[in-house]
Amino acid sequence: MKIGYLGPKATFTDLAVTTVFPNAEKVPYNTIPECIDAVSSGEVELGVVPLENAIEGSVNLTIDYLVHEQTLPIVGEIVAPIQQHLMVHPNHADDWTAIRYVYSHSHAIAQCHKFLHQHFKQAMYEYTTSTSAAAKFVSENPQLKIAAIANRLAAQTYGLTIVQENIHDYDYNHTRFIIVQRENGELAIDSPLYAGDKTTLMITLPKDQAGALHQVLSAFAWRKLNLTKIESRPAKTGLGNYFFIVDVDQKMDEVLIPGAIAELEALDCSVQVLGSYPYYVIK
Ligand SMILES: O=C(O)C(=O)Cc1ccccc1
Repeated sequence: MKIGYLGPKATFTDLAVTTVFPNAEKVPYNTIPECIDAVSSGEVELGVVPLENAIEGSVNLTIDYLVHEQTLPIVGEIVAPIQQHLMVHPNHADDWTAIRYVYSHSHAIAQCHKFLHQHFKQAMYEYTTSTSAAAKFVSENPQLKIAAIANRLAAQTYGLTIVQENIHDYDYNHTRFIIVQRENGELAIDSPLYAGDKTTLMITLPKDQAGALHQVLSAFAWRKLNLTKIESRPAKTGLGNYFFIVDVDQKMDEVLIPGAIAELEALDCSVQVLGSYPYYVIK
C-alpha cells in the first residue's frame, strides 16, 4: 500500500507511519496540502498529516485545508509521543552554543520555547515545513551557524550531531496524526496499537443567537455522548463567523450519533461527518 506523509524522510509523521504501517510503501511530500492533494488525485492510497499537538494545539493548516480546499474522509488516527532534540552540523559540534538561527516546524519551536528562551536568547527562528526539512537544511549548509530541532531519526538520516537532548518543555508531548483516504471506507489494519474509535463532526451554527452553542452541546449531553474535543475555527466568511470541530468518543452508531445530528439539523445547524475511525496509540 502506498502512503503519503508530511516529509521529507524522518519527520515525526514518518515515524508514526512506520510504526503503524511497517510494510507500506512511503511517499514523502514537502507540505501538508501537497500530501492531501496526492490522496485526492489517487497518487497514494492514504495520507498521514499532523492534526494536533498536546502542547501547541491544532495544526491549523491541516484542519483548514481539509475543510476549505480538499475534503477527504478521516479513516484513522495515530497518537505518538514527541521528543525534540537540538542538532547541528558535525562541524559545529564544539561551538554550538554560538549558533545564530534555530530552524524547525513552528510547533517544534513552540514546544521548546522555555528551553530556547533560557539558553538561546540571542537566537532567531526560521520556520520550516517540517522538523526534518530543518535537519536537511542544516546538513546542506555546514558553513552557517545554525541548528535544527528535530527527532533522533532526523539526526541520523541527515548526519547531524545532537547537542541537547529532550529540549521540549513538557514531558507530556504527544501529537495526533490523521489518516485520510479518497473515499470513505474501513482501514483494513489489525494493529496491537488499536486503542478505540471516535467520530469527528464539523458543525456550523445557523446564526449568532443566544444559547446556540449550549443547544448544540446539549444534543450530545443528554445522549451521554462523550466529547473529547471541541474547537472553533474561522469560517472565512467574515469576522466572528466560526465552525466547530467536535470529536465524539465512539464509533458512528445507528441511533445516538445520527439522533444528535438530526437534532442539530432541526436547529438549523449544518453538520458534516469528517470521519468515524479507529485510533492507534504509540507508547
Ligand atoms: O515536522 C514534523 O516532523 C512533523 O511530522 C510535524 C510535527 C511537528 C512538530 C511536532 C510534531 C509533529
